[in-house]
Amino acid sequence: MRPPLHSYPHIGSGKVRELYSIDDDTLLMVSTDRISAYDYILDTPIPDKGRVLTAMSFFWFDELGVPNHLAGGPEDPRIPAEVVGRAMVVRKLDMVPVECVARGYLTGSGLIDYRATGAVCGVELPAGLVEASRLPEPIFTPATKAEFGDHDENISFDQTAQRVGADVATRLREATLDIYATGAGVAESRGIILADTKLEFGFDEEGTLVLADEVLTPDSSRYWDAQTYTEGQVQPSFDKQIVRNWLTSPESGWDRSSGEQPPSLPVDIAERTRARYIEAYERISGRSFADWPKGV
Ligand SMILES: N#Cc1c(N)ncnc1-c1cnn(Cc2cccc(F)c2)c1
Repeated sequence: MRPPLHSYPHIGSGKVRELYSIDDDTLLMVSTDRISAYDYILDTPIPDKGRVLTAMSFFWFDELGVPNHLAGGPEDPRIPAEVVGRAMVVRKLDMVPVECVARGYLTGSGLIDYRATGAVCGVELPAGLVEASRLPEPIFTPATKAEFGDHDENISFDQTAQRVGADVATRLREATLDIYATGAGVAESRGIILADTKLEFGFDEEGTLVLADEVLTPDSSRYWDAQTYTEGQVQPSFDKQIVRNWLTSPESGWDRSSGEQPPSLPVDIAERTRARYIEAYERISGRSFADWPKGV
């Protein structure tokens, strides 16, 4: 008999995820079907988004083979029935207070930093790079963890070392770039570009540096379709472009500059977005989403 979700104290909320305490050593991380766009959490859920992104994290934890915080499988008996398939039982860690970002391409805040300084997080880059340029080699671009609703702030390696120590900063950079390289290589072989990703780490009770949080999901990474990749322009998001295009089309009646909450999504936009998440998972993992557990 699975415990009810309400039997676990709720201890944290992210934009699209919830965190509960199972016991002193274990947490339950639940992914919802919420989707964010243009810094808003939309009021229309994307059916199965939480399950797809949970399946992706389980795939990557398995594929990467590095120490991680998983404490159970997708159907662990501690997972309440209503969230089976979109929850992970994880070990409680002493989390490192740094967002560990790897970038293989120049976009977003990295491009803003580059245009202002010629560098990203203090990492000097060649002149002449533009939106979506592939970098000569992937770079480690850490950031501070922003409060709910704020954007993370890019910091340099030295600032990271001041926060966590030079040895840990070095280990974070190495682990982040290694994981990115593996993820980008697998994605590339499936015709998908992993432009960048954000990882989180923590220390377990033995002092081992452990990969935590979600891993290489479309919520923690930028995924682009390699077939449409074109340097010099903003790339369509593999998973969210359908939503973004509808919201910025006359059909939605929404004005992005208005500061107003976006309107509800039409059913077909939500359904097509669900299909994109499933396509990303199945292409990258080589697994069928139909085989993934589902709660009640
Ligand atoms: N992963 C992990 C983790 C761990 N293994 N041990 C201790 N703390 C965390 C932890 C703390 N905050 N978050 C982010 C977060 C916030 C809100 C909802 C979420 F699902 C996730 C993760």
